[in-house]
Amino acid sequence: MLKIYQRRFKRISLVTCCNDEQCQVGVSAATNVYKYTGFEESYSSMNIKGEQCAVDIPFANNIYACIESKQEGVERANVLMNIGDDPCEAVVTSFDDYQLALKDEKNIFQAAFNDDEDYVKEHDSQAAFSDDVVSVKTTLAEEARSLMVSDERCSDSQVAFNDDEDCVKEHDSLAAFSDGEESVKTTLAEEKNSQVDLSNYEVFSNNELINDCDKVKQIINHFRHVYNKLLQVKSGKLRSGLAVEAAIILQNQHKWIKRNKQFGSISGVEIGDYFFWRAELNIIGLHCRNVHGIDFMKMDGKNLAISVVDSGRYDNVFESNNEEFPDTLVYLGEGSNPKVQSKKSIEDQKLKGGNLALKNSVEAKNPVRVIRKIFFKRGKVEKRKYIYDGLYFVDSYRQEIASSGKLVFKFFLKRFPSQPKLDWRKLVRELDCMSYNSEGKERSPICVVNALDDEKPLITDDISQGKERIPIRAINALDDEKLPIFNYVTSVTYPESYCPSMINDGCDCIDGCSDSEDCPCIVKNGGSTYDYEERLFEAKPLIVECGPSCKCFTSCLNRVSQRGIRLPLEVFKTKAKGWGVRSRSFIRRGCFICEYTGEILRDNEGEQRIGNDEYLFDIGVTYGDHSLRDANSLGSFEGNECFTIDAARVGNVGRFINHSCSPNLFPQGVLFDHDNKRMPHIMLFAMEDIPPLNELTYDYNYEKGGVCDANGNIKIKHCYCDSSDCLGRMY
Ligand SMILES: C[S@@+](CC[C@H](N)C(=O)[O-])C[C@H]1O[C@@H](n2cnc3c(N)ncnc32)[C@H](O)[C@@H]1O
Repeated sequence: MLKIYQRRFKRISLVTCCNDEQCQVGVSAATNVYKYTGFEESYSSMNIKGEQCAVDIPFANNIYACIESKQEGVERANVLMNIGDDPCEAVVTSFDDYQLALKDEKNIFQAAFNDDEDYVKEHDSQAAFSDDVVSVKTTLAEEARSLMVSDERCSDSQVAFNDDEDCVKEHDSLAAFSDGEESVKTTLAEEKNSQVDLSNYEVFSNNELINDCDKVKQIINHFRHVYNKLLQVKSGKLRSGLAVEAAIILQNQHKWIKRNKQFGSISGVEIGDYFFWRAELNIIGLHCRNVHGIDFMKMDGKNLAISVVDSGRYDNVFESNNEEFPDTLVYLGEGSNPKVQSKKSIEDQKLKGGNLALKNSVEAKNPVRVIRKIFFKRGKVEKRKYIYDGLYFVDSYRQEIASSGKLVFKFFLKRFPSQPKLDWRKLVRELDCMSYNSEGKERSPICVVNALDDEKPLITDDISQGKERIPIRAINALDDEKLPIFNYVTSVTYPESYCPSMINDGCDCIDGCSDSEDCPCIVKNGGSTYDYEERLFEAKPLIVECGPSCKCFTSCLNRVSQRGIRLPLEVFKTKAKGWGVRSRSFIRRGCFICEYTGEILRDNEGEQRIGNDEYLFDIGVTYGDHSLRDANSLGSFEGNECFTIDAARVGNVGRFINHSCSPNLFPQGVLFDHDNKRMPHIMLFAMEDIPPLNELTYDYNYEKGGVCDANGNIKIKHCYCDSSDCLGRMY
């Protein structure tokens, strides 16, 4: 059966009927269908009138694509797919009106590509079209199949259809451009050519060097600028459509922050940051799905939830009645929502897609970002904003009969304790007074620093005074003590008379040094050391990272620890151990935390500082589970001397990390800028997953009874680590 549905639309593209299996969406005048696989995710895109566009149709599965070349004088790309489980008919029409019409047996639903979701009707499907930009989005629905289209120009042929679940990639992001690969290369080339040391920064547009916070702010401001321009020239258009169009324009300009999906907080985004459009969450990687409320990624073969948006479309509830975890979000599963669907098509919710991911997260207890859409009034006009509310974990779930008479899932998410709290009433008041043109990403004074610490918390917002790529703040909620004075350095200083020799045999790799057979540095480590999320696979006697004599880029995978701190670390006053360190974001096992910097001293010099030994780190020959002697194929031993790092006068945040008999970090020796393995850099890594605001500790590894005072008397220092394995004394 072929139906043509003409009302409202200036132009009719291909319209075909589907039975239970398939429907067909035609995008006329599309040429050059590509699949872009340069990123971890795979996207398809096509050209319409010579312009690129992404393809994204949520809830579509079994997606095929084909080109019927020069049919009736028009090059045409047809996208074949299932939409949901229902028989439906999808019609993509009107490049001018941002419309996607969907039809089920009786009703015709019309869905605009809409950021605010109010206009998105049946099936969550959406399409954006304009004369020059077309975006038909292809989402990974629960069992979506990947749209596999040839890298090359396609002609006359049905292009690959991938039925393999493993190859299914996330499609809900707008990112989808065939020349993306080229852009990455350009960036890398620019980075390579740059004379500036890029190790503390990422290269952003036009070679600007900015940290993550500024980068997010800049990208949001740029987005709003583009949006405002569009608003001026296309004032008749739906504002939500313009937001999507603005996002697509930024994408074409390669301005999106390209991140792999990740657990935990997003570098550069803080609790209390607010956003005007869903597309903004998308372009900074906070929530990568544009319509679906649940975003997820695969971990050890299972999809786990990484972020949820409470957009007010479902009957989600925030509760605050649990003492241990005062904030609980009761989040309804996705699908079959009577608020946006006709009663007839309401079914029991299915345990798949986002619902399955949330269920899997109950067991994994992984952090899930929660973004809340809040509604407020400015005059008589109702406004809404998206606020980043912090990290939760999925505590439990159950199935219930909803008022629709159908089964729904209820997921109980609990907020990780001690995160900065939001004062929602104050927030709404503040937002009331803010104009759209205010700077992107506002936070203070909305965000109360910490529920427990809101009396007199903040001592400084950056103890590194801009030397780290991310600010490290210090808070004291216990008393009036200020931080001790020391000189903040991001790398160790060597003894005056001593200059370690440089590693000369660097690698020539240009591919990120991921190939263990080709990269001599990786070979020295006996294989790759870090995974693609920059996490250390395991502790080793010694690790050789690529260094100044290597030809690879500073972004190479074998340079993780030398790139510096990326986590929002925070120095805080502990009850019994002086100052300590924690992270405001969730830390995955194997993540790099920080280097232990300070003055490198010969052991005998260190010994002379007895009495002032609080901040000595004895590099020695043994640390962690390994002995440097295991590493005799690496680097050179120069003499028999041992070295100590003294962080009393100069150091970094590492000097505040306390000891624990049951630690969550471990020190790892790393060589990259010299090859003397008697004084490797001491890099601290996470031994396990660490929830936000848990104190970070490592085992100082003192020999009990082995520390003496200047008179040779054995010293005893009590340990207050509070762990069940505590030995009661540090030495
Ligand atoms: C490298 S500093 C750590 C930062 C230190 N808490 C501060 O306030 O600067 C090491 C000192 O912290 C204290 N400390 C660290 N861990 C401790 C523990 N588990 N129990 C008691 N004191 C501890 C001891 O005074 C130790 O000499």
